[in-house]
Amino acid sequence: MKVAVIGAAGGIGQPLSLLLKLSPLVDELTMYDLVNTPGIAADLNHIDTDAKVTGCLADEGFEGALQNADLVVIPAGIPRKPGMTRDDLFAINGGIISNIAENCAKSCPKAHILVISNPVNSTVAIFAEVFKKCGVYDPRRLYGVTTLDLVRANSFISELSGGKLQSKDLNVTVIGGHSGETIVPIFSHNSNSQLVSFYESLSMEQRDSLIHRVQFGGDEIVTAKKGQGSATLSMAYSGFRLAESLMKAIAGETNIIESAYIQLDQSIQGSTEVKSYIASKGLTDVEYISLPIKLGPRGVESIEFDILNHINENEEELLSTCLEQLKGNIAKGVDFVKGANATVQA
Ligand SMILES: NC(=O)C1=CN([C@@H]2O[C@H](COP(=O)(O)OP(=O)(O)OC[C@H]3O[C@@H](n4cnc5c(N)ncnc54)[C@H](O)[C@@H]3O)[C@@H](O)[C@H]2O)C=CC1
Ligand SMILES: O=C([O-])CC(=O)C(=O)O
Repeated sequence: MKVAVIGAAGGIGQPLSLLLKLSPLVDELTMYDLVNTPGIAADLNHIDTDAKVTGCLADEGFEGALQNADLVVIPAGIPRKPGMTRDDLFAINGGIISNIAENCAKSCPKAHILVISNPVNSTVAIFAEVFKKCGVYDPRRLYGVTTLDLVRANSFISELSGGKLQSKDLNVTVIGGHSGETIVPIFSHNSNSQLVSFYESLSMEQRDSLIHRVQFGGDEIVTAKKGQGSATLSMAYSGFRLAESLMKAIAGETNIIESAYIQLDQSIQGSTEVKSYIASKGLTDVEYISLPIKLGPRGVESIEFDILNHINENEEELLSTCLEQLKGNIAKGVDFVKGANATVQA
């Protein structure tokens, strides 16, 4: 298994690369960035695990980093500062993602691509559009990483319960997108009945504040870091969680369910049902959404959409707001590439 991390010298890239170096599932790890990767790779290679780490710099080109990669994880780009929204990162990170996508299309068109760079609601659409132009797009292998939202939901409800609910027993479903009101945690339905009873025991104010904390958890970190970036360690943990599950699925392990922001393409089982649900809310053109997905050797096998049949009235309202916003975020990503025909070589 060869994994390439693009943006590997950054706040997320370094701890994510450390976790990948520790994984017995990884044979080869390439770290690509504009700066510093040879030194960081040399450092990681002193760890006595078998993955071989290589550091690549931008002036050498992408080819060595990307060729034969099975997985490409992308935390390249700028993070937020206090007062910024994720969408404020669009112009800079959109260009970075589009360039990385062009290079992936040339060097590793069959790799599974995990996009971390914000705004995820739009950068995934940008990546997909570039791949479509290059004629190499397979929606089953493109994932926007939204795992941090459910990791936060688990942590925050555990904290609120005073430890009565232990994080290790929790797997809250979070659907929608990855910014503010597009993040929709579903606490009212879960296989863990203790979690649901605890949630039901909360007052309306407590429920609203818990949901708000999950939706705006990223801001907590941006504020706490006082201009020095956004979540990095919790993100590296979350990105590794999705990457590890995917590597297990590629290796043939079955029944692996994670959540990710994916395209509702007909090649993915369950897409039609989700589209019908969205249409029933009077919306069209919401082509991407984060939902629980079943992973297999070829990537996304099916969408576990049953959760949509169990959400309560309040969650339905939150989801309607989310879908309205997602529609705009997606269109912005698609337009970014469609308006830049000349720069993308098929
Ligand atoms: N999906 C999610 O849940 C989350 C996403 N993020 C996003 O991840 C991104 C990275 O965040 P951090 O690691 O904290 O930022 P950072 O600034 O610490 O690291 C970014 C790295 O990307 C590199 N880079 C910039 N342009 C590049 C290019 N064209 N090719 C290769 N590398 C390039 C930089 O040199 C830097 O090392 C941000 O956009 C941030 O908003 C952050 C947290 C959670
Ligand atoms: O808030 C940010 O900008 C980084 C991020 O996506 C998160 O922490 O969820």
